[in-house]
Amino acid sequence: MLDLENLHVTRGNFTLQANLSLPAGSRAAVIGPSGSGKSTLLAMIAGFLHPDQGRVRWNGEDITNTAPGKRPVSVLFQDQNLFPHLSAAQNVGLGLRPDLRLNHAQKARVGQVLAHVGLEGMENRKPANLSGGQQSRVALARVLLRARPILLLDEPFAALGPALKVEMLRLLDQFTTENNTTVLMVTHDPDDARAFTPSTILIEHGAAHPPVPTEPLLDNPPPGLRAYLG
Ligand SMILES: Nc1ncnc2c1ncn2[C@@H]1O[C@H](COP(=O)(O)OP(=O)(O)OP(=O)(O)O)[C@@H](O)[C@H]1O
Repeated sequence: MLDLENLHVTRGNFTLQANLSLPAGSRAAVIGPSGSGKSTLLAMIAGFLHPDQGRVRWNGEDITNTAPGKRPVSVLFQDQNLFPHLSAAQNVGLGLRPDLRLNHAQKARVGQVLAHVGLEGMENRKPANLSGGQQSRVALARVLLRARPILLLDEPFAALGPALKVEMLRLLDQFTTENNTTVLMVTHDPDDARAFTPSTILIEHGAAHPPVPTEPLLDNPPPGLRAYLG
């Protein structure tokens, strides 16, 4: 269980509160208007932002003061965070060891996960020599390899075409089901939420609300969400 207990954070004159729980292995969309605090919520779970008050717990353990790299969390952002001077395999290998001193078995795992996302034979290419969609696959391969219990996705596929996005979501679905990964996915696309995340955390008016079933929420959205969804 991921518990956000009475979290409160301030950024300039913006404040966000969150008091909610997400069962281990479940998935939730994070939906709300631009500037409502979606990335802020993820940053508190990932440990990039420290709350002014409240606790973050994972399976009962208090991780509020745990450094980002030591949390049971991996994050996939839209901008992919690939290092331009490193090959696809090296960018993925960073998910295992930041110093890239991989042993034979770890190198084999990198090759396997790259093949899994359809990049066999492209291991030695640098990001500049990969298409946008292939770069997304490299970034996805890196978070898959880390295989942390919590996966935070901040509009990871917003820049992809529809077919590629469907393919990425399929890979994520398969992987997170196999690994019982707990997933929070920021999305602006109601169709993604309907397809991938049975529950949704709505963020508005400075609060992240407890997850509710996605379909009824989107079928009958409250006024603020209705305006936002258009
Ligand atoms: N470093 C910062 N310093 C001050 N205010 C910030 C900072 N980062 C974000 N904010 C403010 O915090 C609020 C929430 O930002 P956040 O990025 O979490 O929103 P969001 O819902 O992810 O938005 P979007 O959908 O546009 O990406 C915004 O009002 C933003 O201006």
